[in-house]
Formats: sequence, structure tokens, C-alpha cells
Amino acid sequence: MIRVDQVSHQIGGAPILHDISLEIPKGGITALIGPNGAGKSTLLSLMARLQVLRQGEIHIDDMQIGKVSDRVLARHLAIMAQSTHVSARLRVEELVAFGRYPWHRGRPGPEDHALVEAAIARFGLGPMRARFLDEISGGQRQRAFVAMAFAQDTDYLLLDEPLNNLDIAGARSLMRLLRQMADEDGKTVVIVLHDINYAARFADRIVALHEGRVAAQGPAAEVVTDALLRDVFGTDAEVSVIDGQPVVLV
Ligand SMILES: Nc1ncnc2c1ncn2[C@@H]1O[C@H](COP(=O)(O)OP(=O)(O)OP(=O)(O)O)[C@@H](O)[C@H]1O
Repeated sequence: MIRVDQVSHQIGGAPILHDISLEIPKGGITALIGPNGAGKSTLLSLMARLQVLRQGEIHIDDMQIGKVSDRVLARHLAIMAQSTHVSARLRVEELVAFGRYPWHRGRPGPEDHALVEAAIARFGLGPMRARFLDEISGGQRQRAFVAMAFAQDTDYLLLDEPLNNLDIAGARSLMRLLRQMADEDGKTVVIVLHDINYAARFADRIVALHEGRVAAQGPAAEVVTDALLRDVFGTDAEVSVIDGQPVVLV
């Protein structure tokens, strides 16, 4: 479980998150949604300790994230942040292999190699494994980054807008892979999504943020409503229910 207790955050004196308390249960997919600037990436980066937490506490299982070493944290939690700065002169397979670093610290063993191979296969990267990152498409690169996070083999996987750059087939297949990781491997996936329909279709629960506060949380059918679209997203788009699932008609 990820437990966020009374977390507030400021950047340059400007309040970004206001007293957020939240529990993300272990297992399944939790989607963070909300309009631009709501604080989704900030909250995710605080959970992964990419930014220093100054007010409140975050626990991952029984670890308080401010109090564990980088190595311990990296064995429990992998994050794919929104902007990833990695040398373009890195091959796909090298990128994926980086995911194992917290485990082997520079001396990969057979298990590390096996997990890298499994990640390459699972994410369909075999045909492009020897290509450099600037020789593949944006969507393929996105998949390679998710494969690196998968190779890290942590219980918790945090992904910030992983559907960026993906076409409909790519987005759907990535969400199905994440679903499989949650259902078959028992992973806990926390994912920032802009497309509410993907969140409603694939996530077990949704947390909607608005102006640095939790505006709603729960299963899609409870969260994705006309009122949410109006009050949180400021749009009069309507929600229909298809096969028991809310669908936003844009
Ligand atoms: N480095 C920074 N310096 C100043 N303000 C920042 C910085 N990073 C984020 N902010 C501000 O914090 C607020 C929350 O940003 P954040 O990126 O967490 O939102 P978000 O919900 O992920 O948005 P988006 O959907 O646009 O990615 C925004 O108002 C943003 O302008």
C-alpha cells in the first residue's frame, strides 16, 4: 500500500499540493487524473522521492520513503517520469538493462540477464533491441522506458503519462500489458493518465486531482461523472455508460 499522509508541497513559494491524504492499496491499477497543472506529476514524483518531501509523510508498505536508502527504495518502486533524459546513443537493450542496476550494482548475473530478456520479449522490443534510442519512434521509445521500469522488478510501478506518443493500438496494448502485470504478477501500478476513457477502462480505481487537492476517488463508475467533468475539468462533455462502464463522449 502507498499511504500519503497530509502531504503539502510548494515550489518557489507557490502552493502546489494542499494537505493530501490518500491510500493506494497494494495490487491493481490506480489512475491519477485531473486537468493540466492539478499536481499529478508532483504527487507521483514525491511518492518516488524525485522531489524532497517537506510536509507530510509517504509510506510504501512499512517504509517511510524519506528514511530509506536509494537502493532499498529502487528495489521496491520503479518510476517512469514524464521527461526522461537519457543519451540517445544508448541501445534499446542497454536501456532496458539499466532497470536491473539497483539489484546488481554493476555486476549483472544470470538472473539479471533473464529478467532483461523477459522485459524485451514482453514489450515486443526484440526486433529493435540493438537500435539506438534516436533510431526508433517516439512510441517505441516510450515502450522501451516502460520495459526498463518493468525489468527493475519492483512491487510498485509508477508511470507518468506513459501513453504519450502512442497510437491507439500502442496505447491499448501498453494498458493491456500493465493490466497483465497487475493481474498476473501482482504488481501495483500507479499511472498518470490524461485520457479519462483509458483510465475508466483499465484502472481499478481513479484518483482525481484538482488544484492540488483530491477531488474524487473510487472506482471509475463513481468518479467519472458529468459533475466531475464540469467541476474538475471545466468541460460540458458528457458521460455515457457503455457495457456498464463510463465513457466520455468528447
Ligand atoms: N519546477 C517547477 N517550478 C514552478 N512551478 C512548477 C514546477 N513544476 C510544476 N510546477 C507547477 O506545479 C503545478 C502542478 O504541476 P504538475 O506538473 O504536478 O501538474 P500535472 O497535474 O502533472 O499537470 P500536467 O497534466 O499538465 O502534466 C502547476 O501549476 C505547475 O505550473
